[in-house]
Amino acid sequence: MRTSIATVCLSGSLTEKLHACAAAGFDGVEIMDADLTSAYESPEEIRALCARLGLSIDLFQPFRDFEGVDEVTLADNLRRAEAKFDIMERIGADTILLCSNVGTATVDDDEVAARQLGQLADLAAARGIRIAYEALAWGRYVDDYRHAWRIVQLADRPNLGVCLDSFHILSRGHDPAGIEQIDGDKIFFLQLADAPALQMDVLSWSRHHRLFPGEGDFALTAFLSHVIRAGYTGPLSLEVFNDTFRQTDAVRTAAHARRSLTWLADRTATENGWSEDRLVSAQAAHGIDFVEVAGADLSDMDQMLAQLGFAFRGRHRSKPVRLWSAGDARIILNEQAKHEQAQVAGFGLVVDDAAAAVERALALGAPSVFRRTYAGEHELRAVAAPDGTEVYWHDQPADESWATEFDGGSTIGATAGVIDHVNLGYRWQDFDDAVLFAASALSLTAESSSDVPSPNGLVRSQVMRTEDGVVRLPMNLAPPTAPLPTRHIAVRCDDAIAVARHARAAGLTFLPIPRNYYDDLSARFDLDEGFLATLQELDLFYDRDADGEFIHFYTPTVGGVFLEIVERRGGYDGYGAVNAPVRLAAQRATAH
Ligand SMILES: O=C(O)c1ccc(O)c(O)c1
Ligand SMILES: [Mg+2]
Repeated sequence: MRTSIATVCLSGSLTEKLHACAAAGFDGVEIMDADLTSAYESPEEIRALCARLGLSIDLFQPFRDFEGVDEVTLADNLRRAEAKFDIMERIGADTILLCSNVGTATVDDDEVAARQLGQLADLAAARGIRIAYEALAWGRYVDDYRHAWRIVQLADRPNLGVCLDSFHILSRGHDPAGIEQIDGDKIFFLQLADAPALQMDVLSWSRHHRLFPGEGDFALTAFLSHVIRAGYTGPLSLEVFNDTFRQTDAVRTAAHARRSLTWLADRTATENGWSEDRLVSAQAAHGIDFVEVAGADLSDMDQMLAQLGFAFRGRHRSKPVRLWSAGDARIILNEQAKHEQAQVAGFGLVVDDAAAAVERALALGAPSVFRRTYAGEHELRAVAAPDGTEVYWHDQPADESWATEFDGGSTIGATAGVIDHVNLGYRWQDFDDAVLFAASALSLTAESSSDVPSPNGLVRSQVMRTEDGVVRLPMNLAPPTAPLPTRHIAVRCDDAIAVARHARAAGLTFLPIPRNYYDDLSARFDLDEGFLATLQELDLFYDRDADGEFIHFYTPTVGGVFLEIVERRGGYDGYGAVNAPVRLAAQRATAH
């Protein structure tokens, strides 16, 4: 697979973009005309830079509003084209993208369009230039790739072909199966973009909301399968117009973009049984092995875990690290931290083959994490997620491997449970990258996202999970002006009320819940009075749906982390999302 990316996907100057594309490992670029126009470097200098960076210039784009015009306009359009061909010769690009006319077309006649495209192609042929004709979803007369292909066939020039862009085809609901009717060598270029399913005008949707493959709702593996079956052998190129990616760090966004292509190619090859572009197979996680909290001084966390009935398992033999557990819920406190504030710094996943999981993550561009191990210690292999969170994989029972390196504690505690979920808050610029990482490197699938009102704005919440729900990572996108995102560890036990009573008796102050919440609860559900009184007395949250019930409560926040104790009754599969606005408001009210 050859990979390419349009410079319009990234922030910065043209040279900054090119450096970022090369650093991310792309083979080539689509250079946006406007990026060149605003650069101080000459086309020759950009050409030399690309050569030095090992980037081919796969496409020069876009040329607009050419065909279906009157003769006077056509003459001027041909003049414009010649001037751009001059630039292409200087920059060393041999293919130009021609978008279907959205503005100046007045003649709705395929014969006319084909004749005019033929004239353009003949001019280009004299310079060794190819023209890739792309139907924009909002083209005046040509807004469907099948229509563009008919015109290209009518014009019948060797250097005139089509450019297929997944956005224009899938946003309009056009059947991509028809791509297989196009000769592979007439597909001159392929642009890939995903997008969320939105009900809005297609131009705004395209210009602001495109996403990298795997991050939206488009069926891109099926789309790409059609293109490859048609015989296309050119680069897979990303063309993603997105308001966030235009602002984020170009080096990081390019790496993020590159990961999306590796993953798309892997899924497409896997679905079709092709051997090329396959990664080592995904490892389904069977559980969360541990969650690690790091910070300079975690004594408040020790106290809170003791109050919740966790067992202190002891100190690590060689590192300033402590282990607490409640049954299979293991929490590591690491005071060898890069930052002062307590934060969820990493987590471990249980898989069948840890080495394969690491290999796959590395192939998806995640850097490996170095963790000092001494003779006789178990080596945990890890990579860093894009935001720096460390992810470990392990294929042996913790209590027979790494957990035996902790001495001086005991396994006996009042509470037994498992890690139900780890809730990860992200800054706006890190969110899409984190979701893609969870899907590709952690092999988790996305539940549909929801918006949770908070006193600081709407929080977008996206749960990434295994099908069976043994691993669940709700990811939250905090509003840009909100305080730094917090993270929390939710421990599931069989009797949340008993844990709450134990913790209360041990002196833990819970997040206080307003009385109004319980008034609303009794209006929503016909609850037993004694049960309602217990919920209120212990500051517990409650939810119920057709499948079961959910009881949960929260500890105060220590630095950037807090704990939640949850009990699932029956088949309840959610997270108490209806309670989240009350919880967020209570946390804001009690924050100092
Ligand atoms: O929005 C546009 O104008 C535009 C330009 C070039 C493209 O390839 C495209 O898909 C859209
Ligand atoms: Mg396009």
